[in-house]
Amino acid sequence: MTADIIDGKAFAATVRARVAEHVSRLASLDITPGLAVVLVGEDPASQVYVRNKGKQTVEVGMASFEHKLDVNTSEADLLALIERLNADPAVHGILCQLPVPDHIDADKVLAAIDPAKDVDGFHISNVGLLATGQKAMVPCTPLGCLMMLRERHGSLSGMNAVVVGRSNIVGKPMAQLLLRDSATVTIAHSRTRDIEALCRTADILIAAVGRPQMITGDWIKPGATVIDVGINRVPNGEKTRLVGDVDFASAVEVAGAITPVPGGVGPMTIACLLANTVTACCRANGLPEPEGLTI
Ligand SMILES: Nc1nc(=O)c2c([nH]1)NC[C@@H]1CN(c3ccc(C(=O)N[C@@H](CCC(=O)O)C(=O)O)cc3)C=[N+]21
Repeated sequence: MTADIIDGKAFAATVRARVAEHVSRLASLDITPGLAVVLVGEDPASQVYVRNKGKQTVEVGMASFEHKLDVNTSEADLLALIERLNADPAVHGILCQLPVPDHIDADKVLAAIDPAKDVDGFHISNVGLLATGQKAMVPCTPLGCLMMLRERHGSLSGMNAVVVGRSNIVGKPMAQLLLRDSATVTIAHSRTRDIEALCRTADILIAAVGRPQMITGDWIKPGATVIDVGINRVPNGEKTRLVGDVDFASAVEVAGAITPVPGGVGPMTIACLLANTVTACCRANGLPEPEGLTI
């Protein structure tokens, strides 16, 4: 039996439709949610992301402010821009694309963003709020993954979840969200012993390591739900193609459900960024939490 394919692209479209409804409701109050994206230099993954995001921000009726800075921009100039965006009442969400060039301290940049406008959920205030179960801005990729898991399973209570990858942007916040939904959570990484056997215990397997096609079908428990966060561009003849951290061809024969790459987690990440911007805008204006966009 082959796995159900979880259509992240279609799910993302329904999330964006919900976002658009909230945006038009806000318009009747003369409020337009605004998202500022800052890109320093020319990281290829970030460029893909910015291209898709800019288009979708405008499509749902929000204001998009793009700041593309030269790769040699100083840390001080970047921090000054963030201060201006923090103070700008038209900007409800601020995202600084990662990675930033080596001469800039990413932690300093993330700390400079007003936590209320931190739609990436990377500021330590939001990290701490999430970890202690309080109202936070939740990182977009884990939020999108959680939405897909809840849609498939309803409750995640008591399920074994293995998160492969311990990054601050995906692995750790993903584990927090799964724990909050009462899953039994293990974080695996490059030093984990017998990682294959551990993965085979997972009812929910999250692949977020950034290694193309590392996780093969024999790592997967039959019937498990596999969420592939990897977005890796690999050579394909003369051109390139996108592959995940999961070897899709072998995994699809074993899993119960699996997200494809492209068309899985990626589109949900962008939809959740738009959702977080509406959430930040509602909170800034003292309005109730937007239904269906927060967790
Ligand atoms: N502060 C920050 N936050 C981020 O969330 C962030 C970042 N920096 N830096 C770069 C990475 C990369 N990233 C992607 C999101 C969606 C797609 C996406 O929509 N991918 C499509 C395919 C796009 C294509 O066809 O090339 C898909 O998977 O279907 C890709 C890449 C977010 N990132």
